[in-house]
Amino acid sequence: MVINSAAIRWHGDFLELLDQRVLPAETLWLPIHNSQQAAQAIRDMVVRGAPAIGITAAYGLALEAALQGETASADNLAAAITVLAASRPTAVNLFWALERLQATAGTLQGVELVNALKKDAEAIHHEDIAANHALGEHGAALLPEGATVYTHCNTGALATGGHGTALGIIRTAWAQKRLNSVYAGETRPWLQGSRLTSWELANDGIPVTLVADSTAGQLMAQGKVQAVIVGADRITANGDTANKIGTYNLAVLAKHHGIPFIVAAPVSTLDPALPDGSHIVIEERDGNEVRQVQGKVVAPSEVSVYNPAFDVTPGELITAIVTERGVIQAPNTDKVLAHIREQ
Ligand SMILES: CSC[C@@H](O)[C@@H](O)C(=O)COP(=O)(O)O
Repeated sequence: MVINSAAIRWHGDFLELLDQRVLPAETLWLPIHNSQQAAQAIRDMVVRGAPAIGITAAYGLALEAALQGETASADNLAAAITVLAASRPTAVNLFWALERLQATAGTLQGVELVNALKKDAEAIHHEDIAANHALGEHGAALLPEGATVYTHCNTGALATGGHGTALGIIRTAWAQKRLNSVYAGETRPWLQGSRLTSWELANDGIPVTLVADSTAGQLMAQGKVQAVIVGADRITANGDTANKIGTYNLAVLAKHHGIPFIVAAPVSTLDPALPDGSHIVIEERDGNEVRQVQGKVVAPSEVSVYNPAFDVTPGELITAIVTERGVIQAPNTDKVLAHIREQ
């Protein structure tokens, strides 16, 4: 089966990833033939965004099984799973996808195992697209008519199977004529907001204004934002949410200004195994991402840098978590666990 989405093209016997490091200046598709290449692409952020990372890992493992052919077995895939699991630590979708494929593999062997893993990876891809459309509907209903919203990082078709999470809500609200416009924070240091979100929204004809991250407080103080909508990399049992660095700042600002702070994510991003955000492993990335902007030096090469890729927003600052199953208002442990148990 061939599945084409904005950043992930599955051809049945190999994968192509749209290189998000060079967007929007260049459109470059990189071929992926095995789990090592998939892990490298995730680590280097050729592909990024929690759901897209999970989908890529699933295809990477299926490709590895295909290379093993007759000898494919759960045991023989263990090393590939270890390599994929070590690619990035924070987005739970990566581990969720690998565990799901491991369960699918079970005691199957050879061609039967290969076919089962390919089918499951394709199902993960399709299910993510459907989840985004469903959560888009639930989330759009939360927005006041004619709202202008603020979003952070990139949570669109590039970060998911398609449509997007926070950007999925924005797309659906725009289609329903509920949305006035979007402020996109540029999202230093990797610039997902300026390079990816403003590009996706502009391509869709959705009015977007790009701002430096430090502009958010001024916008809220001026009454120019009616909701903040962001995605998530991992949501713990009590609703604490790891997302792109700077998300926590926005939640504090939104609380101060009485603006709804909405987190959008598929159920695969919920991690009931962790009681709260203090248990989330936060990835730290190379200091040169801060010392340089797209290869241009903007700081002394020897200056010390702290570059966490994510922060944790306490659940108590979150107005609502939106998934494909509906809305968790004022999340807490009882509500999140009940939501996960719902089918
Ligand atoms: C639908 S994507 C949700 C999150 O993964 C997104 O908000 C985010 O923080 C992405 O971080 P990134 O470092 O670009 O992978």
